[in-house]
Parts: sequence; structure tokens; C-alpha cells
Amino acid sequence: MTVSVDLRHRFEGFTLAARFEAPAGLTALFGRSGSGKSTVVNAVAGLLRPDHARIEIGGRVLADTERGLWLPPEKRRIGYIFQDARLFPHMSVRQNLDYGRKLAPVPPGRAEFDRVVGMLGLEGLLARRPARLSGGETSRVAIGRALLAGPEMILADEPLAALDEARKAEILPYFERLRDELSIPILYVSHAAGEVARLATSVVAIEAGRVSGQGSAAQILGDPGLTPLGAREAGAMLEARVVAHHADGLSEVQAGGQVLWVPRVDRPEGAALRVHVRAQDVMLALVRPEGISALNVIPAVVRDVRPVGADGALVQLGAGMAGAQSTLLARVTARSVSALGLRSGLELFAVLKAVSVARDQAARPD
Ligand SMILES: Nc1ncnc2c1ncn2[C@@H]1O[C@H](COP(=O)(O)OP(=O)(O)OP(=O)(O)O)[C@@H](O)[C@H]1O
Repeated sequence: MTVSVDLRHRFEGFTLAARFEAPAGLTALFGRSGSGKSTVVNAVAGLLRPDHARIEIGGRVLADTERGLWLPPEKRRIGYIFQDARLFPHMSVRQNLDYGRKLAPVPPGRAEFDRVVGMLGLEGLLARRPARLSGGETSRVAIGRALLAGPEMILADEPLAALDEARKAEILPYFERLRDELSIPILYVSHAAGEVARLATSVVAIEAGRVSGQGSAAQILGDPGLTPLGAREAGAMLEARVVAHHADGLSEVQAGGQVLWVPRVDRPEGAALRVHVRAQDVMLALVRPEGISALNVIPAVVRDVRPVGADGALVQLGAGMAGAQSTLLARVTARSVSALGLRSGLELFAVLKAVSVARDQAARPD
């Protein structure tokens, strides 16, 4: 099932003109604050009626303003997951979930209720009131309530933004499961490159109310012209595979024909992984450095050097064997650009100070 969205809207001082398709899986709407992500989500949800809109889910038309068609939010069959979970405080977790269930055109039976409760690990929480849940537990209940309403699509607007790092780490695997186990599209708003690298099947980059690029997470995050966050948050994503686990606590993975060492990952040999490397965690050296503690030193070639701000640059690198290239980004100072003579085609070494690893999307049955 695919969602297709075509929106035009004018606020004073801001024009939205966004058109994209979101396939099954998780599509991240990725852009800096004020770029228009929430306006897109609100229009898709039916909470904002734009000047022009055509929105379709798997052939079902939710809005076509040319023809005067505009379904109200409750007729759209969209599960909405907010930043603040908005649970009913006077109801138990079970009653909150039941509320979602009763919204479904065909309320799911006991088996489906149990499946959602099991998937989100809510078994032990059903009798509790929201006031006695942690932030992460609250988010899981909100996700469950959205799923039980039998949605044809999930909209999640920065669902992790209100959580601290530990709670984020607790919830991210549940979004991975939604992505891998549901056959409906998930539109997920984020301005966090790490989250997008970990979760997105495809990415729609939004800049100043327009779609500036669409592609896989690796393509969008690795392109300094498309990654919408400038140098500070930028980072590339590599598709990798587990090769072996070693007794000293490290796992060996292959990315683009290149060996990388990462802290031990709990995945079998051969499993697909995503490795996220932030641009600010990549150093560049003209000769292979020796006697340093960084484990990952990769031969690379400069593809692009793009000035960022007054005194910095984002360097796009091709790394790995010919034919299996990966893209990395490095954040360097303007001084380093001239001291190292950085230019397209220059061969050098990328020193990765830190990498983070997530499981890759499971193969979809369809
Ligand atoms: N109701 C409104 N009236 C006028 N301007 C609006 C309205 N809603 C949003 N805007 C403007 O539209 C632009 C896009 O806002 P939007 O909330 O969609 O961005 P965003 O990418 O979701 O940002 P954030 O990540 O900060 O939530 C902003 O300039 C905002 O000020």
C-alpha cells in the first residue's frame, strides 16, 4: 500500500509545495525546524485544510480539493502518534487500548488485541493508570492505541522528541518492529539524523516547504546537498553485514567491501545491519595513521567538499572497494580543507571515532 501526497498551501511568510509518495515501510519526513513537516502531517491527518490537496492511500482518496473532496480526520483511518502521548488519565491502560479498538471500523478481536499487547510488551501494564507509567511505557501504550484502531496508515510526529536518550533507546526497537511487521505505510517526522538512519525505509527531505530530495536513508543522509541539517547533525549511513564475533567483545562487519569493528552486536553472522557514522566523528588523514586508538581507519576518496557556515566544510567521501562503495561524510574546519588540500579525487584515510549500529529492516514478504 502506497500513500501519495500532493499539497500546496500558503501561510503569511511561508509557502508549502510538497509532493511525494510513501511506500509500505517507514518513510521519514526529515528536515530542520520550521521546514513544514508538521504542516504536511496535519494536512494528511485532516487537521489542516490546505489551499490545494490530493491525498491517496492505496487508491482510496482522502482529499481532492479540486473535486471538493475532504474527508474529516475520523474518516481517514489514520493512526496518529503524538509527541505527548495524550492518554486518558482516568482510564487504565486496558481501557485506553480499548478506546482505540472501538474506533476501528471492524474492532479487532481478542487475538489481535493480544498480538498488539505482546508486540509492545504491555502485558504487565494493563491494569495501571497512565500516571503510574514511565515515559517510555506511556509511548508504547499510545502506539498500541493507534494500532488497535485498525489504521491504514500511521502518522508519527516526532514521537520520541519528549523522551530522554534512555527512553528513546527503549522505544526505537518498537518502531523497528512496526516497520518490519506492519504492511501499512508509516510517515515518521524527525529532525534527528540518527533516528532516520536507524528507522527509515525511505526518506523525504523537506526544506523551506519543498521536497528537496527523496531516496533511501543511505542516499539522502550521505548527500551533503540533500541532508537538511547542515554540518552539525549530518552523518552517513552504511549498509553492513555481520561477519564474525570476536572474544574481545567486538564484532566484525562488512560495509561496501570494507571491514569495520563495532562493539559486539547481538545479531547472528550474516545478519544485515545499519551503521550510522556522524560527520563530526570522522577525521581525515593524508597518510594512514599508526599508533592510534581508533579501530576503524578506512581508505577513501574525496567526492565533494561543501562549505558550511563561515569556517567549516562537509566532505563527502567514497569508501570501500570499487563496485561496492559506501558514502561517508566528514565535518572539518575550513583551515583543514586548505591544510590538507582537500579536493575531489584526493585519496586519503577516514578515521572513524565512533559508530552506532542498528539492525536493518527485515526482508519484507511483499
Ligand atoms: N497556522 C499557521 N499560521 C501561520 N503560519 C504557520 C502556521 N502553522 C505553521 N506555520 C508556519 O509554517 C512554517 C512551517 O511550520 P511547521 O510546523 O510545519 O514546521 P516543522 O518542520 O514541523 O517544524 P518543527 O520541527 O519546529 O515542528 C513555519 O514557518 C511556521 O511558522
